[in-house]
Amino acid sequence: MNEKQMVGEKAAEYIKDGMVVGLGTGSTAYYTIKKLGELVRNGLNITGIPTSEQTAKLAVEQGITLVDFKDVKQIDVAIDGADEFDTNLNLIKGGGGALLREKIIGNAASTFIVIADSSKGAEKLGAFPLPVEIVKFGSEMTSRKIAELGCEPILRLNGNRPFITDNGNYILDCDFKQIDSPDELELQLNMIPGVVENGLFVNMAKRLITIENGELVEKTR
Ligand SMILES: O=C(CO)[C@H](O)[C@H](O)COP(=O)(O)O
Repeated sequence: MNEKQMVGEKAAEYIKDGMVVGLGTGSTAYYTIKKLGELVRNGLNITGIPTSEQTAKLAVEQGITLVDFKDVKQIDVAIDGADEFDTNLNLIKGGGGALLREKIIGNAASTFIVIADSSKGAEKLGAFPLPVEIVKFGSEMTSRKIAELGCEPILRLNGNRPFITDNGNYILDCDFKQIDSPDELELQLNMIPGVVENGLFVNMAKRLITIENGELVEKTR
């Protein structure tokens, strides 16, 4: 079993009957959703809220009932992957372009569980270029304003066209090299008009499931 499968399936153990579950996006969350599908087919009763169109499709294929977000008052647990995590369980997310919905759902959940293979750990965040979702209007100006914070934003492409998020926006990948104050940078970025959201998830993860020396490890905050 590969590391993504190990952590993804482990997270499914936290899901109990009757829960409303935030379903993450990416190749690690894939294994959680597959496992939850198996459990649902064996009688587990849950409803899911997907963080992307891609996840919605996978969840439906797996037989997981989805609920309309507008009808939801409480998300019990959200489970999602990460592109990087630090020792305080702060994250960089958005490698798959789903960061806005992931942040809304992760933030709304009573418990946000992060699942990440051993390659994702870092002393300080920043080796992974930070995804920032911006509106199309004025995108060049928004990009210049972001650059003033200390990076060279690169417009994410899908082939030779801009990548478009599920929300109809662009993504700028911003290589800050090393992020000393993720909480400050998160706020500074979101203060720039045109920025919709950025991929810094600060103080959100309650539990991390990862791998150390080939073994499952869990850390809580
Ligand atoms: O933030 C994400 C998508 O927007 C993913 O959780 C992140 O990119 C990790 O993906 P993977 O599990 O495929 O490594």
